[in-house]
Amino acid sequence: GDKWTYNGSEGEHHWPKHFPYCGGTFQSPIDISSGLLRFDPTLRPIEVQNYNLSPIEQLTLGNNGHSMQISLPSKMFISNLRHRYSAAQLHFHWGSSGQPTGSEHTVNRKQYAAEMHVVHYNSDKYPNISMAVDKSDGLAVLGVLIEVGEFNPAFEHFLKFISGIKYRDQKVQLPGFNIRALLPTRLDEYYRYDGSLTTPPCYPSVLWTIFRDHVTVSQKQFLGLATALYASYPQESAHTPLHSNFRKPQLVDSRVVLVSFKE
Ligand SMILES: NS(=O)(=O)c1c(F)c(F)c(S(=O)(=O)CCO)c(N[C@H]2CCc3ccccc32)c1F
Ligand SMILES: [Zn+2]
Repeated sequence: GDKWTYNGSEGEHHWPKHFPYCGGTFQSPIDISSGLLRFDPTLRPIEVQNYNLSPIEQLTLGNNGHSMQISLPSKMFISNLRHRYSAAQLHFHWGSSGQPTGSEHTVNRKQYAAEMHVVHYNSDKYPNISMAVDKSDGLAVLGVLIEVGEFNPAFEHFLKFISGIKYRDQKVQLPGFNIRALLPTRLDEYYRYDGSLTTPPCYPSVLWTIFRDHVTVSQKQFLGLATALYASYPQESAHTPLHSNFRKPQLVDSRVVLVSFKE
């Protein structure tokens, strides 16, 4: 079932009871610490294709009770990994109005205000993400760290619709826009490791790419993200605010974190 939360009696320490992989190995997120990093000269700049969507294209912005997500057309893909990874959706993890610390991955223990994940599946081998999600070579997720700072015009393409998805399972349509504009300028500098979904069922099926450069949103934009949504259904009397939807860093064990840059 979908009965899991980020705190309380169904919080992350309880996930393994219903979702055994959550208590397993190769879990995400992790703290990306300098001591673990190994430069890998074979790591090429990430190449994304068809990310510049026309406004005629309609996307679905939704509140699934755990995050805010945007559905993405499978014509968008990453072209220079071992297999073609086609886009499925993007979503966010964030802190709360008083706490601009809601990223899942941390860098030398620094937690950023929020984090965006662009989820892709191996479309060479699997027909859709549901068939790929539990396979070891199934998913590739691009992670973007988000700090509070300069206003980010690209985020307005969906933040201006956020009032339409206040409650769980609400969805609105939004015009396509250039998803590339949500990524940092440099796609050649990133961290790379093998990990998992950061939510139940926590399948160890994700090739993680976390860009070194962060993007910024304004304080007002961050508050919009952190305060607009509820995890509860509209008819429920107890309105449960949706915030601080991040899993804590997991054990790295014997994993190596590769980096595409030297210093
Ligand atoms: N941080 S993360 O990238 O590991 C990650 C999430 F954090 C997250 F919340 C979701 S979800 O679908 O919004 C809700 C729970 O699956 C997904 N959804 C993925 C995983 C399963 C699935 C199936 C169909 C479409 C999207 C997804 C996810 F991959
Ligand atoms: Zn995520």
